[in-house]
Amino acid sequence: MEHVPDIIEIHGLDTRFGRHVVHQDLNLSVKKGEILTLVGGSGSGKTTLLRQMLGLEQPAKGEVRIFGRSRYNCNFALLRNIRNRTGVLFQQGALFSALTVFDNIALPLRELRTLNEQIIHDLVMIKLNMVAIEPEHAYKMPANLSGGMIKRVSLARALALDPELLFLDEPTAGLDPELSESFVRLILNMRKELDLTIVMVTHDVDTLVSLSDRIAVLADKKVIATGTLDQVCTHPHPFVESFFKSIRKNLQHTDNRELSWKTGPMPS
Ligand SMILES: Nc1ncnc2c1ncn2[C@@H]1O[C@H](COP(=O)(O)OP(=O)(O)OP(=O)(O)O)[C@@H](O)[C@H]1O
Repeated sequence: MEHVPDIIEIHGLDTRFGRHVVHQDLNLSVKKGEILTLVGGSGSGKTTLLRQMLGLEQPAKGEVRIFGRSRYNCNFALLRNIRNRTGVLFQQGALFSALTVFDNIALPLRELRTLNEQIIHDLVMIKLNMVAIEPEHAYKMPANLSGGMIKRVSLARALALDPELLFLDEPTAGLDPELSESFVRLILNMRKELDLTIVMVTHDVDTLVSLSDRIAVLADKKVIATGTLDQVCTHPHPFVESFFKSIRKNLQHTDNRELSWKTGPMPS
């Protein structure tokens, strides 16, 4: 079987805020090319873990490795390299309200200080096209965009540097079911086109089911289960039982139907 490398490796991670212990001896790995979804109750430390993977927060103890490099023990050039290979879609989009759509997407490109304005213009337009935003919206301010458009523009900005690794924090939060579905389709297309590895946090079961290759469940300060939806949703833990309630019910129905078919009289 082909060996798929880990893009992210987390070992023995502890996180504390004062006396409040959020993570204790947490371990997790993310494989190249997969979509891994983090789920957990409110306050279980999903966003904090995401921020630690991004290098925005440092754990009290433990190792976070990205692209084979220690996240907290590398020089400036390596940090910049990791940052340029990583994109983030924050929960509320987090566009700069004083910048146009164009300038928001151009920002990470300009920060490289290696591209001229013509190239930046072309790259921004390509990204807008990728997320199905018409060029006429490029010079609008974020305040004049709909919720669905803000998500798309934020995704375009997250993809500006053609990252290999993308973090999605509640990508479909605040979208109605139709917009949410179309945003999920867009993420799946991007993943295929750009060969992305994705780490996502979501409370939305539909988004989780549509996107996840693997799921990691955070509870009791650690990752208590990882695996495919089928493997994880039957894990015996109160959080898993309540979060995956609807899916477990459906599975039970299917099992019962299969069972009655198997044990019942054969159709003549
Ligand atoms: N900077 C901070 N200072 C103090 N406590 C913090 C800080 N950041 C997070 N916490 C605490 O750490 C815990 C985990 O927070 P985090 O936001 O990571 O949880 P979460 O699983 O993402 O929750 P939710 O699903 O509600 O967004 C919470 O109890 C939170 O109050």
